Amino acid sequence: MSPILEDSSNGGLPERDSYAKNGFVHIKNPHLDLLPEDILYHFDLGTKTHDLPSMFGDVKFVCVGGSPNRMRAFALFIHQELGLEGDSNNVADICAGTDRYSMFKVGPVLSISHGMGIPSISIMLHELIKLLHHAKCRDVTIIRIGTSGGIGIEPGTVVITDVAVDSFFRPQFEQVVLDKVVVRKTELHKELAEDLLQCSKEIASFPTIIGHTMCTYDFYEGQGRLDGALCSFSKEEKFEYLQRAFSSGVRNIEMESTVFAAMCHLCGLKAAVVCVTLLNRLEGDQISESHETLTEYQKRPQQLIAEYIKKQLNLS
Ligand SMILES: O=P(O)(O)O[C@H]1O[C@H](CO)[C@@H](O)[C@H]1O
Ligand SMILES: O=c1cc[nH]c(=O)[nH]1
Repeated sequence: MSPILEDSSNGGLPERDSYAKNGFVHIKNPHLDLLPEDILYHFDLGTKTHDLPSMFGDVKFVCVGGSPNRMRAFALFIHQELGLEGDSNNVADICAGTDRYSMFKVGPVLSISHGMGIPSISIMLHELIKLLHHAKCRDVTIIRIGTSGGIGIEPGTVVITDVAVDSFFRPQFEQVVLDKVVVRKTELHKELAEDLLQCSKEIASFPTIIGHTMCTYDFYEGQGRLDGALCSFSKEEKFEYLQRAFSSGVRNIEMESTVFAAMCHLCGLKAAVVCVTLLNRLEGDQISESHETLTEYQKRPQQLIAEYIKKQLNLS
């Protein structure tokens, strides 16, 4: 059995958080100081090859989501919503030199894709947090805008996460570090969640709630689906599990929120998770709504976040 440790996040080394008190991003890795150059390999960016402070120093809002197309569409939408000058068609993928992630910058907003699942978003977040640090960004708010499966709520409902929980409904993320399991808290920013709920009331064009979000390692068996290539449980066991999730406060299921919450919390980023539900898992497993309906659903978190950003910038 591997030892399970509370997170110290510094491996016994002095914490490197000298920027922490001024709204800068905390980087908790003293080894970074020893690097002559930091190569952000999956972004195709680096501290020697790119002037990160001039490229990204004004970033105040970072929005992340699974799909490159969604994050491009979000960047174009924000360009229009903020009334920025220039042709939005010229908004280019900053990570075009690699096909791992896509990144778009429009004014103070950075929009980045993270792929599917904890390992994929975790790699992206390591490099993003270092990028924000190298660029000397201050007072950054980061929001995951995603899709999810709802439990006991109308499809199309937007869920703002108060707590991200694991498959055992625990508010924690377990990271294997060397041969140990390090347990990290999955707190999200309460005030930000409340501010987002308030924005949703002002838009009032789709249902929005605050609830727990369960994060799993798999879309099929891991989320209690009966329609994967493998299924090792009965229909009754599925419903019993989803009912228990509902009773513990879970309102939606996705695949990135625990590591997102844990890493952002440790690094001092104000973070939120806002996901639309594509179906009610108590009514089925397959995502069967039309393409048009699903496209419209995916725009809901974007509309909410655009409203929030405009409010923060005194544009609405
Ligand atoms: O809609 P996005 O942000 O990609 O996220 C959700 O969709 C994917 C599964 O279809 C998972 O990554 C889940 O978290
Ligand atoms: O059911 C769903 C829908 C979207 N994303 C998930 O992770 N699960």
